[in-house]
Amino acid sequence: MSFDRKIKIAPSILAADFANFGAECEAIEAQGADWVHVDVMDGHFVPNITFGPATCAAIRPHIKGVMDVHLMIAPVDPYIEAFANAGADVITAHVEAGPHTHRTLQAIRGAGAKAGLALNPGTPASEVEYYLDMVDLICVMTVNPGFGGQKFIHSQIDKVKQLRALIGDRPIHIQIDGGVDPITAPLVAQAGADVLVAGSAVFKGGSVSNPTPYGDNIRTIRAAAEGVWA
Ligand SMILES: O=C(CO)[C@H](O)[C@H](O)COP(=O)(O)O
Repeated sequence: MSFDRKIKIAPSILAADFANFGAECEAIEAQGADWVHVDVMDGHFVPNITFGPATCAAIRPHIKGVMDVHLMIAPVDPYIEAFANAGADVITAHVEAGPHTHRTLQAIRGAGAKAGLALNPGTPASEVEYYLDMVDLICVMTVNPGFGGQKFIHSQIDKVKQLRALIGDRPIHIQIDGGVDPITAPLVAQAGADVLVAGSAVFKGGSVSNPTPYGDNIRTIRAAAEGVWA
């Protein structure tokens, strides 16, 4: 997985048909998704439960590109190896998930995955300062984690700008997660984000038997984000 700062659209399968994950992953990649974003929730760190490493391993053969696994779980360290073995290319843990973030990031890279660090909306950008040499991606939650389809929290745009300044020239992606659509995508791209997670806005109107809307939605979000760089 090489580093570049081009806009990447990462559909969240939280908005996909849960009975059909393999076909959904194939459909979104065929329709232009850059990464596939996989939301793991434990009913403890966040008030919702999705799935675990067995599901990630089952969908891995259906993803040609990057499998981007977002762990909304606490504790996180005991499960890192299982998600790496399931084929995750990127594993993102929350800075709020436990007291030993440094150890968590070491464990993720040690397991052979790229290391991501997610920040809840109430967590300041400065939290990442001492981890900048240990992360490949910083995920800015633009909703409170746990559910898709929530409203984008505009105060997070300033956090993205602060992170972009902190990161400087380091090869670290800034990912946005929550409420990304053609209206909010240019705001975060302008602020310095390059990986846009979108669930509802990608999957709306489509299905595995009618995947064209997925492609239309991805193209619309990408064009809106890239437009601010034109
Ligand atoms: O992590 C998440 C929620 O915790 C989801 O990835 C995120 O909310 C994306 O869904 P939507 O685009 O529908 O907001």
